[in-house]
Amino acid sequence: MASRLRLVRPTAGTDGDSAPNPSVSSKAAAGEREGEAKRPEPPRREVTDLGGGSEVVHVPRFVAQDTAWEWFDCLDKTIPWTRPPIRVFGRFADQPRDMCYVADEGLAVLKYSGYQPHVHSWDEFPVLKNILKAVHEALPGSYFNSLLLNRYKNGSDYVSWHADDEPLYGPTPEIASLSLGCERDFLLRKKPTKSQAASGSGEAARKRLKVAAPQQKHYFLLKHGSLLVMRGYTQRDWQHSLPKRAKASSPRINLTFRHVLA
Ligand SMILES: O=C(O)CCC(=O)C(=O)O
Ligand SMILES: [Fe+2]
Repeated sequence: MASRLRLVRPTAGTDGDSAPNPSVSSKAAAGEREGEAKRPEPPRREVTDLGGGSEVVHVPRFVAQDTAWEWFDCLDKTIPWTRPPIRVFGRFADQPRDMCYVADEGLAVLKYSGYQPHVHSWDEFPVLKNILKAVHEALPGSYFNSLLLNRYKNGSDYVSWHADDEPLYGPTPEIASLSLGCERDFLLRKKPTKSQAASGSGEAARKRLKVAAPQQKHYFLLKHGSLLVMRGYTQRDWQHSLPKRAKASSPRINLTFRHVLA
């Protein structure tokens, strides 16, 4: 299905795509024309209305490339990455990516796929405080108190179809996802309705479903330094995944900022 894309450009006649977030650019645009201060332009945002109160905001150039590489190198070296065993279809197997969890003290406990990650403090990783500040500034009104970090060593690491619909995030969580390093595909698909799920899971059932209701899908290319925000009912009504990609030969680090309800 074609995405219903709305391009939001802050200023007519400018190429927002070449203007990274000035608040996080290491080379802040110094441009001043004869005493007249040049207003920094916010980076281009693509808003995709998924329908039914779900929305995705994609900021392809959220942060300047050099700053994004500094963040990547620092996180790659300093984060205590682990690859825990998780439960998939009743069996335990290593999660197909490295992870780490950082959160405010005293929040409800995160548990997924039978695994409860150790909670690290923001104070252990000063760079994360800077990144969090930049994300908060880009998304006025947002408040993130926890962060799940993922590291994909190459294209054989992945995240399978899921929704971040744990009750601790509430019914309409905002999740902001920063991508650093190797670019990867990110897919969204509509969750099957109860009647679709009840019609079976075999090949014949899949073929029947395709005829009856082609599944809505959206695709995003998550580049180095980009930010993708899922909002509204996206976790209730949609699933997302980052599939294996043979051509992805270098590592990618992903930071998903979330708000755990009190
Ligand atoms: O790596 C990504 O872009 C997505 C990660 C994700 O969906 C998650 O951590 O829940
Ligand atoms: Fe997710």
